[in-house]
Amino acid sequence: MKLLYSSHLKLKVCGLTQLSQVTQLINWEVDFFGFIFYEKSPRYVLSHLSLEELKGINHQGKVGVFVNESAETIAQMVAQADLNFVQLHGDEDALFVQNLKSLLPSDMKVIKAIRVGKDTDDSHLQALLAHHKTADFFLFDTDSSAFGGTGISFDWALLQHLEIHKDYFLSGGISIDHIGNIQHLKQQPFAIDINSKFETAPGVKDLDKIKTLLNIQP
Ligand SMILES: O=C(O)c1ccccc1N[C@@H]1O[C@H](COP(=O)(O)O)[C@@H](O)[C@H]1O
Repeated sequence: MKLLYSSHLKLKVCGLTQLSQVTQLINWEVDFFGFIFYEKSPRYVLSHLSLEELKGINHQGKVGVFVNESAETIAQMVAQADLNFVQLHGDEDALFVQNLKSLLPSDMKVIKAIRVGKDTDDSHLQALLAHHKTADFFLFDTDSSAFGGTGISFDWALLQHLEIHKDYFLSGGISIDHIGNIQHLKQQPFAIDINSKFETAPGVKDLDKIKTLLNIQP
C-alpha cells in the first residue's frame, strides 16, 4: 500500500467492529487491523463480532488490543480469534510481557503502547523504552484515563530526542490535518495507527476519509 510520501510507511486501522469494513480495507491493502478487546471501550469488538467471525478474517495483520487483561485471557483470545499481534495498551510491565510470550505461539508479536502524558519528559520515556526492550514493537499514544481512543495527539517533538531502537507505530488522534508532519520526525514510524479521527461513530470507520488518506500524495 502506498501512503503519503513513503511507500514503506504502513497503515493500521484500529477499533474495527464491522466485517464489511474489514473486507473493504483488506481490498485496499491496509496492513494492520486493530480489534479492541477492552470491555470499557465504545469499540469493544466482542459486542459486535464473535471470535469465530474474527477467526474467519483471512489476513496476517490482525491485532488484538488489550488493557490490563490477564495473560491467560489474552492467550485464549489469540487462539480463538487467530490473532497475529497483541497490542498491550495498559500498564503491563516487562515481566508481564515475558510471561505472556511464554503462553503465545513463538511467531506472535507484541506491540507495547507507550502512553505519553502532558508531563512525560525525555528521560522518563527513555527509561520506559529500556524497560520494555523485549516487546517487538512500540506504539506511542496519548495518555488518558480511557487508555486510548481519545482522538487527542501528544507532542511529537518528544520523539525527536529519543533513541527508539525499534520499529514503532505512531498513534493518538492522527488525522489528515497533521499527518504531513510525520516527515519531520527523525526516526520515521514503521506504521501509523488511525482510529477515532476516521470514524462516523465509535467503531464505524469513515471509509471515504480513509480512502482520501490512502490517496494522499507527497
Ligand atoms: O479505541 C479505543 O477505544 C481504545 C480503548 C482503549 C485502549 C486503546 C484504544 N484504542 C487505541 O488508541 C489509539 C489512539 O486512538 P485515537 O486515534 O486517539 O482515537 C489507537 O492506537 C488505538 O489502538
